[in-house]
Amino acid sequence: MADAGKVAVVTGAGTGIGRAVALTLHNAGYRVAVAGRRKDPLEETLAMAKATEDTMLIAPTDVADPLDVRALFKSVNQSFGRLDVLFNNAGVGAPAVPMEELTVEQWRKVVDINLSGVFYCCQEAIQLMKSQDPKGGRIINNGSISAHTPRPFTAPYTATKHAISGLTKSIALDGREHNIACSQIDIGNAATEMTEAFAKGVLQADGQKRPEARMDVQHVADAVLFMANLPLDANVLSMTIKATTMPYEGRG
Ligand SMILES: NC(=O)c1ccc[n+]([C@@H]2O[C@H](COP(=O)([O-])OP(=O)(O)OC[C@H]3O[C@@H](n4cnc5c(N)ncnc54)[C@H](O)[C@@H]3O)[C@@H](O)[C@H]2O)c1
Repeated sequence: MADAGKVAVVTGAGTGIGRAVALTLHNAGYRVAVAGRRKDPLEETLAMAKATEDTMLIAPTDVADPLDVRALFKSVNQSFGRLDVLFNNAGVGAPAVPMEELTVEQWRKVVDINLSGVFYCCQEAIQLMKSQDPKGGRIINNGSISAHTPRPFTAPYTATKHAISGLTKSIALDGREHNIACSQIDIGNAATEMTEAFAKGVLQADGQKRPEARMDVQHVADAVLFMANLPLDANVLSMTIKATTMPYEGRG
């Protein structure tokens, strides 16, 4: 087992922002557990990082399953012996349909992954951070610009991202006495599979093509690294990073 380097868990680390953050943290010297539903993309992340099992742990995990999440943090503790940073990133977009047409299953899927999944990961991380020596750590939740400006056809997505703001504030408050910091990053339009699928869905739903301004995921990853490296007593609750022109500003 490697002895050096802070330890981070990144969920949804097989694609998009999660992968970029996992690679960036690893490159900065973190030992990183990459969690996500599918093993193959996680193995690709490990290969891209040129990591070994001493510095990167592949952890297939469904964040919507509390038992899976418990197993994830147990194996992080077994492999790396502590946890310094949790980046709660795994998430899904909403189906691009008017909310009155959403099925209960569609609603529940978004809530189970985007909100309950974050809750399960935070619970396990907090227990580990409270019990380790030295105690404490930082949780960074991936919110969204949707928590500030709603998008068309995103009711469940926007609802979960708003809820994450409340969860973040509660953990930040309750965590203080345990040296646990919690903050949120709200991202607007980075180029990933999720935004491609969303743009296609909205186009199909209302026929309107909107101008898109996209950020490189690396800029998001650099912002997350900055937050991860903040001292635990830094009183930073949230950061917003978005492209210079957002397609939906002024609509909501
Ligand atoms: N791309 C953007 O512009 C943007 C903007 C705001 C917020 N976000 C947030 O960033 C996060 C990452 O999204 P992305 O844009 O990189 O898209 P993405 O689709 O590439 O990444 C989402 C990842 O989460 C994983 N995932 C989904 N369900 C899961 C589950 N049940 N358990 C474990 N992993 C699961 C997926 O496999 C995927 O790897 C999401 O939370 C999203 O809401 C993205």
